[in-house]
Amino acid sequence: MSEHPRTMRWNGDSHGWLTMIDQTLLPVEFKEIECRTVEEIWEAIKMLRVRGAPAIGCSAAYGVVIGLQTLADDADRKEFDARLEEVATYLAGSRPTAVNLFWALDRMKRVAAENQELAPKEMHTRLLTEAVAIEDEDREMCAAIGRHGAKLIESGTGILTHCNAGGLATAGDGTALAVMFAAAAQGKEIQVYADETRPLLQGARLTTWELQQRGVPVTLICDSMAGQVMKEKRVQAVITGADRIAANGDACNKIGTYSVAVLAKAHGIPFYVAAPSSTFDLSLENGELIPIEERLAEEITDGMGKQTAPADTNVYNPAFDVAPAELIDAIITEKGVIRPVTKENVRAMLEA
Ligand SMILES: CSC[C@@H](O)[C@@H](O)C(=O)COP(=O)(O)O
Repeated sequence: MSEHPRTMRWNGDSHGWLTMIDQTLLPVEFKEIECRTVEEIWEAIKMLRVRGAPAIGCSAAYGVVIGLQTLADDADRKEFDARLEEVATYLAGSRPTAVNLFWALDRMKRVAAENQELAPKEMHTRLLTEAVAIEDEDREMCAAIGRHGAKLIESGTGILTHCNAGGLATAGDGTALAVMFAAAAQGKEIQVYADETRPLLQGARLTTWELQQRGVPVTLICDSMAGQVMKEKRVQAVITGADRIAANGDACNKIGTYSVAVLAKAHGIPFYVAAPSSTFDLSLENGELIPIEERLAEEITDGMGKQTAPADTNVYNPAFDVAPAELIDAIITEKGVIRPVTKENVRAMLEA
């Protein structure tokens, strides 16, 4: 099974640039783009060239490094800190739901606050070290999620997934897909059903591409077919990723995940969420408090460049929804498996 290509790659020292796979072009074209300004990083996140909660966080951390390059070498520390705040606030405005974005930006700001004695030049280098650490740790968390999750999967399991929680969404092997890659690597026979994931088709474009690249059997279905596939007993487990998980275990993920969780419950199929600790937001008591991104109407009326609804049609386009904790059988983290999903178990696992 081949390795996943790097979703992002830093080039050079703190005055370097970030290369990333432009995910809007897949699966037709595999192209890497170079981001050399903080505006290019912001645009790449906003337009989903880089997407998926952990990958957004990693890119934003590098975006902070890039945003500080414009500061003259003779800037004083006060100017450096003010610019850091400005850059972090700007990047935080790119997308609202994935908490990994804010987690990574906070971590970069904290490192600066804890190293006040460093001059701007040294601080800039230290921030690059932190961004690299965020990326490296994400890769390790993916591997650990894969190890823990694979224990839940028996050979012969059909697994349904929604959106793309794979290598493209992270710095490593993904979260939900890491479980599948790990199970397959152990020689377990699995069959993945990938929801196409309207409106932007991350499942059709990205999940099928990734699984095919790595030789894991995958069958693409329209989102509306999930119930039928479950009824036909083709699926014995559902595994998705998450963009933000509240303190009580309510998990926010790509729109349509809630429907899949309800369907899984109705068919007695375990519904698993796979996510690193950077995706948890313990400041929010429950999922209702998670900000849900609303995206442009054109994503629905003119998806993939083709008009599919009359002009001026009223559209509602929430990009995420929340699966309540009671519908989730377990959350697979890099620290272990949270089961049952309760506020107490979430806290205990994250503090472990
Ligand atoms: C490991 S990625 C987890 C989630 O970020 C993923 O499932 C998802 O919903 C991504 O949404 P996207 O809008 O493509 O960024």
